Amino acid sequence: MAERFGGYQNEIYLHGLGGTKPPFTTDPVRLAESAREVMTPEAYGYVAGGAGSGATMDANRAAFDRWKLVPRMLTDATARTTSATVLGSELPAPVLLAPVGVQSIVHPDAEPATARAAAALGLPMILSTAASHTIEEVAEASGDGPRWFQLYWPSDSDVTASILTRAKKAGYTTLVVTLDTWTLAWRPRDLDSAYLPFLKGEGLATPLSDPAFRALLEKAPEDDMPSAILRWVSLFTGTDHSWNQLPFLREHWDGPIVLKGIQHPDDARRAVDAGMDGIVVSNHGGRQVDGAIGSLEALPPIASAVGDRIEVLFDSGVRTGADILKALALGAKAVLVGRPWVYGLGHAGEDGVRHVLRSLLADLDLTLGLTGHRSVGELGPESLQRS
Ligand SMILES: Cc1cc2nc3c(=O)[nH]c(=O)nc-3n(C[C@H](O)[C@H](O)[C@H](O)COP(=O)(O)O)c2cc1C
Ligand SMILES: O=C(O)C(=O)c1ccccc1
Repeated sequence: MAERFGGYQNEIYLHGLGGTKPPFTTDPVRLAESAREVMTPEAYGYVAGGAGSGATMDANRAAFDRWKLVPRMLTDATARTTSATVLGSELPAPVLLAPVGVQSIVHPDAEPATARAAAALGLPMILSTAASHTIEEVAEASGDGPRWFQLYWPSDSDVTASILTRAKKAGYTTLVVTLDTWTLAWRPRDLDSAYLPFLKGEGLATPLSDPAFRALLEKAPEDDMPSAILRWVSLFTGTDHSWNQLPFLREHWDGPIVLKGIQHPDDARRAVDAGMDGIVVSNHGGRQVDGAIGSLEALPPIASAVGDRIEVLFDSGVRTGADILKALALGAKAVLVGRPWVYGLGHAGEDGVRHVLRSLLADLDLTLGLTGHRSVGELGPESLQRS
């Protein structure tokens, strides 16, 4: 690991001695508040909002609050490491950047900036199908950083195969297939501001540059953008797939395949039976089903249902180092983080993403050590108490 993450705290303190503050807050709650001031109201509403009443977003945080860490002493935790092996890749920490589409609504530098920040820390950025830059552009920005691709599974198989071929060719190794967003949920904030990024022409770089998609259009997108947008929306939304279609993805992808959006142990078992390599226990950050369980509540029963047959990743509501420890202790191999670094992108582009991630990793490293653990592999149910 090029960088000792806990050292980021010292770096900030030492700068503080000279009177220099960090570029913006290191506190996740204040980060969400301050992002409101640097983003347009529509973009902030889109990123920060959730489905319906927002109850699932609240449940995500409440689920973390119900578990507490139990620190252990005199464990010689000075020499410790946050490193982890996730689906065959050795990572400096069990943290990935969740797939987040349409980053151009947050900052003009968008996905390439995020890709550079992630690569500098050695963390995988999971590139969204709904990105504002093409697969090839973001791949180039990733340099030698790990490359994972997220698929929104279109209803047309030629388009799906073409996108997967492009992602493979661009060096993406791991495929994350999002299952919970086959249509967008009831999102009152966006409805009230008549804001859907796709309909504004955002997040279409991959389909608009895709030969199989272009072949479906009567006129080139350059000549009739509204029809191209509607055609993509009709391929992308409103079509749920079924378990028996998963072999199609296996035929078109060589590396590990991970299903994102699993909340029920029976679905986790089906993913194992279907020969998948991993799942992400996720409720999409509370953006899809209102009134759902907190995602962390879903983790223990799923972890015991699948055992070590496939890798279990987790997201929705992860904000602090302690949250990461809790998810790992309850059976996750790694976590995905969404909104926090998106707010960092809004604040300061690439530097902002890096500041948020370094803060989170420093917090993780320090909390790991202060609870008496020398590596993330030592975390288990005995590290926690439910209250
Ligand atoms: C603005 C925004 C856009 C998102 N876009 C995608 C996407 O394109 N694909 C996807 O699988 N998930 C998408 N997600 C969901 C995230 O991958 C992730 O599941 C969620 O943000 C995790 O919750 P958190 O924000 O509480 O960390 C998006 C989330 C946000 C906030
Ligand atoms: O908003 C989302 O949660 C999301 O997943 C998405 C869907 C389409 C385009 C951009 C983001």
